[in-house]
Amino acid sequence: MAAAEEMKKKKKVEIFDTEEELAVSLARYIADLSVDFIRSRGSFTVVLSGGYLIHNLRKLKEPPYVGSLDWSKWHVFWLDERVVPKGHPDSNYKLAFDGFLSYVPIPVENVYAINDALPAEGAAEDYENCVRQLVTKKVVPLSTITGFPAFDLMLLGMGPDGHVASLFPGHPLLNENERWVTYIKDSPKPPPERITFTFPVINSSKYIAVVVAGPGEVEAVRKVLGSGDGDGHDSLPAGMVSAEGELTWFLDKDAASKL
Ligand SMILES: O=C1O[C@H](COP(=O)(O)O)[C@@H](O)[C@H](O)[C@H]1O
Repeated sequence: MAAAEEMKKKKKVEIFDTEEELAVSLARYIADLSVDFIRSRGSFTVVLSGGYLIHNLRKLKEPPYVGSLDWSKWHVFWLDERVVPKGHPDSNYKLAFDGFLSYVPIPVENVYAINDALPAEGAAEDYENCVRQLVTKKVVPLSTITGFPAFDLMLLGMGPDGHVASLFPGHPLLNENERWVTYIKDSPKPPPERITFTFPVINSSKYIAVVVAGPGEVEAVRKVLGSGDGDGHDSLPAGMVSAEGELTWFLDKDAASKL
């Protein structure tokens, strides 16, 4: 099968009438993957974004999931992080902790936050080393296709400019193809200093959910997922996302209104 067709087969777009329905379906999707991976491999590696994504995980904090998922087998990572102290309002760790992690019994030693005592370059290197150690311990497998780490599930948000993680339109970091984790000091969205997983790692994931709700990203959604007007697709970072297993876009009606 040609590469483009193979890609289409692995991409799904789900559109929900309301953001509430999106959140319900997203929780079921994550819960099903958690059960499957824990049954087959004994653990579940999940990569969180910052931003609005965390709000859309809210159903996992409620029954039936909060009491039934085997949270002890979860390993949690950050797709990108701002280089600020963990208690800072801009910290993606703080956002995830306050909005999700503090409600579910994931062992603290399975939550891999960045080292906030280091500057951007050192923090990226340190985070990459952390993932390398987990590869050695077989917590994170390597993709047999790319040789990059293959996380079970990455949960992505998307900004109005089409950025994902801390990978922004037109930035040279979009072309990084060796490092697992890199850093940026000139992020167009504040704060300027961040670390981020690179595209080879993102695209080696087994499953990716890109979650977008509300009207703010409607143009970027149209450019990445709309058909035929030739101005989008893989020119935006979100359009460069693919998964080794399956990529699913979770959209509400507002976000999908120009499709
Ligand atoms: O800066 C960031 O932005 C993106 C998108 O955020 P959203 O609030 O528009 O959903 C987020 O996914 C990323 O993790 C974050 O650092």
